[in-house]
Amino acid sequence: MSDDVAIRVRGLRKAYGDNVAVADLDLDVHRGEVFALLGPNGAGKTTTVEILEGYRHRDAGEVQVLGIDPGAAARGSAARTVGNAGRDWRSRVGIVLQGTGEFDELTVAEVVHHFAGFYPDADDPDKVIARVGLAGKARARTHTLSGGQKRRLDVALGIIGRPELLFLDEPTTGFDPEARREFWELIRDLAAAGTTIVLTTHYLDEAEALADRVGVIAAGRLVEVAPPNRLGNRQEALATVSWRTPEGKLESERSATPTALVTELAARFAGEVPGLTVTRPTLEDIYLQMIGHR
Ligand SMILES: Nc1ncnc2c1ncn2[C@@H]1O[C@H](COP(=O)(O)OP(=O)(O)OP(=O)(O)O)[C@@H](O)[C@H]1O
Repeated sequence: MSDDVAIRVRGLRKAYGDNVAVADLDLDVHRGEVFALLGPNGAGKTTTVEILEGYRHRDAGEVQVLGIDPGAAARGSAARTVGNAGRDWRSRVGIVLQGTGEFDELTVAEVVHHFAGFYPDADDPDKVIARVGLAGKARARTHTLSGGQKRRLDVALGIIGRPELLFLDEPTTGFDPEARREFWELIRDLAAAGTTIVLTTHYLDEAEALADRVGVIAAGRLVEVAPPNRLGNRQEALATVSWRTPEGKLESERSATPTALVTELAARFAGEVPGLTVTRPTLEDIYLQMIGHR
C-alpha cells in the first residue's frame, strides 16, 4: 500500500442474511484528506465504516486501514497480545460513534483524563476539553450535559489519542448552528494538522463545507466519488435565471450563458431586472438526483 493511502478497500461485501448491505465496494481515502460518505438511511454507510474500524466482520473483499487489515487487528486485540499490531493500530485510529457521551456520575474532565490514559501519546485533556468548547462544563457530570454537549464530549474522546485517522459518524446531529460552525473549525484544524478524516453525514452543507471528496453510497454501492463541486458534473450544470415580467409573472430560463442572458434582460428592462435570481443546482439537488429521488 502506498504511503499516501490511508484506506484502501477492494470488493467489499457484507450481507445480513439475504439483505446485501454492502456490495462490491471499492474505495481509496488519501492521507490528510477529509472524506465524507453520504447516502440515504440504510445505504450501508455504518456497515462500511464499522468494517473499516474493525468492529464488524466482512463477507468478502480486501481492506487496509493505515496499512493494517482491521479484521485481523480486531482479532489481535481480542487475544490481548500486548504490544500487538491490533493495539498499536487502534491507538492510531480515533472513532466518534453515534451517541455515547454519558458516563454516569463522572465529570467531563474525569472522563477525558481517564481516556487519555489509554493512549501512548495522548493530547493534553484540558486542552482537548477547551478545543471542543466544553471548558465551562469540565466539572459537570456527564449525565447533566445537553445532547449537543454530549456529542462534543464524544468528539473529545475521539481525538484525545491524537489519531492519524479519525472516523466521525454523523458528528453534528443535535448541534445548534453555532456549535456546528465551531465543530467545522475544529475539523479544519485537525485536517490542517494532517489528520485524515472520514465522516458520515446527512447534512449536505456539512459535506460541502468540510470534504475534499464526497462518496455517495446507495443500496450498498458507491455511486460516485468526487469533490463536492464536481459531483454529478455539477460544475457543468446549467444555471437557472429567474425574473418577473412587468405584469409580475415569474419567468425562468435554463442557460449555459447566464451572464449573456442577464445582460439581455438588463437591456430589455432598461436597468434593474425585477426579482432577478441566478442559481445552479445545489449539492443537495445533485445528490437527490443521484440517489433517484427526482
Ligand atoms: N446488525 C444488523 N443486522 C441485520 N441487518 C443490518 C444490521 N446492521 C445493518 N443492517 C442492514 O444493513 C443495511 C445497511 O445498514 P447501515 O446501518 O449500514 O446503513 P446506513 O447507511 O448507515 O444508514 P443510516 O443513514 O440510517 O445510519 C440496512 O438494510 C440495515 O437494515
